[in-house]
Amino acid sequence: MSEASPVVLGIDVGTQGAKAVLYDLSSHAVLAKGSSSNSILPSDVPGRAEQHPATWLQGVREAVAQVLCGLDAARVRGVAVSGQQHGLVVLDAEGQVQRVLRPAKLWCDTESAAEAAELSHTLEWTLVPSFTITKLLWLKRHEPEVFARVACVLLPHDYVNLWLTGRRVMEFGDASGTGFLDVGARRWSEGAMDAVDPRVRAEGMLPPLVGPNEAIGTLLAEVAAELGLPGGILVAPGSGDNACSALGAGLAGDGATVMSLGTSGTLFARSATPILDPTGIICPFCDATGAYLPLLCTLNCTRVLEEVRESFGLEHAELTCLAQSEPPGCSGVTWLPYMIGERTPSWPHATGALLGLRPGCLRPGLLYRAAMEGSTLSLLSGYRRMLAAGLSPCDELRLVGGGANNPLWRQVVADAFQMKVLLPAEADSAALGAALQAAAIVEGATVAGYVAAHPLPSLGQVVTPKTEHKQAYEAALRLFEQMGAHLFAR
Ligand SMILES: Nc1ncnc2c1ncn2[C@@H]1O[C@H](COP(=O)(O)OP(=O)(O)O)[C@@H](O)[C@H]1O
Ligand SMILES: O=P(O)(O)OC[C@H](O)CO
Repeated sequence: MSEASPVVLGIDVGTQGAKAVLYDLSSHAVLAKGSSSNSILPSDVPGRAEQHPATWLQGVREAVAQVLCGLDAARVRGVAVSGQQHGLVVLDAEGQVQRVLRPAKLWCDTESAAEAAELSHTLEWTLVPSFTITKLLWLKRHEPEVFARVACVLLPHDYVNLWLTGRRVMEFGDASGTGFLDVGARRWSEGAMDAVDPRVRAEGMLPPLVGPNEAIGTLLAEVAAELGLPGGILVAPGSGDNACSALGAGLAGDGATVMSLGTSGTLFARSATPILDPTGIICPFCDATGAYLPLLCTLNCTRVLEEVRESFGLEHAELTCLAQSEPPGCSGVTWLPYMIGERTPSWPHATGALLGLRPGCLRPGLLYRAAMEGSTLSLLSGYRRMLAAGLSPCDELRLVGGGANNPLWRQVVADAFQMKVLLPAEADSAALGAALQAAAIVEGATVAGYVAAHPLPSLGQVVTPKTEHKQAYEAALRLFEQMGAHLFAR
């Protein structure tokens, strides 16, 4: 790598914080990483999960300042942003970044459960409250005075793009998580817009759609100065974090399946054709290369373990050490992890539940392991539903997201799924995926062409499943599914 080699910046605006990576266009390596943390606004309202968009911009400033530390910023040629999907950002007719009409309702906000049920009936496919369309209808019903002022609807990463470039656009990967996109035709669905309100279509509330291979604009001088970046560099369209993660985990180049253990739990594979599942278990997403990304998402993943960490005041490493000595299946202790309701299965009103408690079992290690197993079984149950809905089975998983840092969790996933678990060299796959998209655009290539020409470094560690644990996890899954259905299926 030469000292002066050009680099691009990939930024991921997640629920629990922003991450930035610098990717070297000559060596094709990640040169530096930065991060910042964020949290959901405290609220007593059941189901509410909101963040103020200004906190995303602050998170980007902090993560970028870290990643640029010691670097000649003149080397940065382009930037792309990945973001948590689905969140509803509403702007008025002036459309300025500073004039957000209310805090953003996030992907994990389930207040729009009634609107989701109503829209599912009208549009004849199962929409969960995560989808942006349900949140806009909720806004119309519950805050009509705010809805009356809405002129533009954006997703979290579109909002950051607006700040960077002054342009309001949406790209297909993230747009496919709104519920407003006709995924097969790749255009806004008139039926979906009209199901919320005639104004959505008549007033053009949804921004123009863009593909993955063209820059959406250039970095505005005043924002460049704030971030310490050169003004005028290219800004790529970015995408939803799952679509970017697919790029950063090397999915565009092969037929792998990725599981992400982040605030959300997700499982996805790339597909050349759209998979439209009326049951709603498989989300009909577009990817960030012009193809498709059938995806399963659970609302409760790493935050369930965080509950244990915060309750006992211990670190992940300490809890992991204690949990190692607890048996697979946790001696019958089952944690239904639905702390904030759930989207797969669609149980927005479910709660967390701990079952099978015996005297003396409220040990931090056992509870931590039960949280880890519960979040994993929730994904395994969803994976089996995906297979039943027509997805091809896979025989290994590529594991990314914050939870992939945990060696015990990797083994639990391998054992519960009875599959080999592979760790990509870069766990912050969404930020890396954004950087790869920016690299393609700076080099004048298509995203698919660029990632095919520059494969990611070979995978890191491989975790093999222990066949002796298969029965314990199958029994735990049966109990998990029976208890969940008994308590929450309506
Ligand atoms: N060693 C670990 N064991 C378990 N969970 C971890 C570990 N390291 C990080 N995490 C979890 O990963 C979360 C961050 O995951 P990430 O994929 O970055 O989330 P997001 O993009 O949703 O913000 C942290 O908040 C933490 O809960
Ligand atoms: O905060 P994350 O990274 O779990 O993102 C949320 C996802 O976009 C939900 O699909």
